[in-house]
Amino acid sequence: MGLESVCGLMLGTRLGFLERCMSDRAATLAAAVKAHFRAQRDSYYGAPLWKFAPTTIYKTFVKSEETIHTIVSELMEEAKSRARASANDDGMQEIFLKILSNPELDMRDKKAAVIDFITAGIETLANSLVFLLYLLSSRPDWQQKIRSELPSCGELRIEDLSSAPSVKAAVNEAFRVLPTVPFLARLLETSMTIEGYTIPEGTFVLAHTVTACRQEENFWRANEYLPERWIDVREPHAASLVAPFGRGKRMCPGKRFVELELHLILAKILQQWRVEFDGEIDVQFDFLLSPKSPVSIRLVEW
Ligand code: HEM
Repeated sequence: MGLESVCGLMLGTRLGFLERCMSDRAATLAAAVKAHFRAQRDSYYGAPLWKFAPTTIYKTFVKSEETIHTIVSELMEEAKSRARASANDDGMQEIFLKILSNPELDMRDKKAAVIDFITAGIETLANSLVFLLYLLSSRPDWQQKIRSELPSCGELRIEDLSSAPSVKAAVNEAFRVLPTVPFLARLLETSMTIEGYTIPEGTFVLAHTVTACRQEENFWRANEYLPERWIDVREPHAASLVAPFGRGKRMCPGKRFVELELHLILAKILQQWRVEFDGEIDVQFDFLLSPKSPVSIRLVEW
C-alpha cells in the first residue's frame, strides 16, 4: 500500500501494486527497500568494518541501492512517457514534474530525489498503519467512539473528519507509543554540552524519541495506548517529544500526505468494520521499527 500511494503521489498514477497478486517488480522493490534499511541498521550499530573492506553488509547495501535505482528509474521513464502522451487529470503529478523540470539539478540529482521520496515512503507508511490498527484493536471502545463521530454511510471525504477528533487522537497516540521511526538522526555541526557531557562537533547523534515518549516523567501512564490523552490532556504531557516526522528543516516532506492518508484510511475502515487482533505483535528494529512477521488483523463487520 505504501508503494502504491507513494508512487501515486510522486509519479501521478496508480501502478497496480494493490492487485491481489503483487507484481514481481513491486515485490523486488519492496524487498530491496527492506534490505536497504537493514544494511543501514547494521552499518550504524555494528563494528564499522565496511569502512575498510567491502563486507557483506556493504555489498547488501550497494546491491539493494542498485535494485532500487533500476526499478525507480524504470517507473520514472514509464511515467514520463505517460505524461507526454496525455495531459494529467489531477494535481498529483506536479511533484514528479517539478523535480524533473528543475533546471538547477542534473538528472542524477533529480533521480536521487524521486528515489529518496519513494523509498522513504514505502515501509514507513505500511508499518505505521499496521501499528495503528494493532494498537486500536486493544481499544474497542475507542473504535466505537470513532465510528460514532463519522457519517454512517456514503463516501468519506477528508472534510468529514473535522468533526471526528478521535481519529486524530488515535493516530497521534499510535505515533507516540509505537512510531516506525523511533529516533531522529543528526550530525552535530558544533559541539554541545548536555547535562555536563560534551559531545564534539561532527558526532553522529541518534535521539531516541520513542524512549522519551515512554517515560512516566513525560507522559501520564506512558506505556499505555490512551488516545484520550490528546483530547483531555492529563499532566505530564510533553507533546513536543512526539516527533514521528522529525523536526526542523530536515523534517519529513511526506508528513501532511501521510497524516491525511492515515486519518482517511482509519476512518474508512472503522466506518464499516471493527478491528481485531489476537495476542501481541512482535516488533523488531530494522532501522525502522517493523513487525517481525506478517500481521493478520481481522476486520469484522459492525
Ligand atoms: C508514516 C510515514 C512516514 C514517517 C513516520 C516518516 C518519518 C520521517 C522522519 C522521522 C524523517 C527524518 C526527519 C528529520 O530528521 O527531522 C523523514 C525524512 C524523509 N521522509 Fe518521511 N516519513 C514517512 C513517510 C514519507 C513519505 C510518504 C514520503 C514521500 C512522499 C517521505 C519522504 C521523506 C524524505 C524525502 C525524507 C528526507 C528529508 C530530508 O532529509 O530532508 N516520508 N521521514
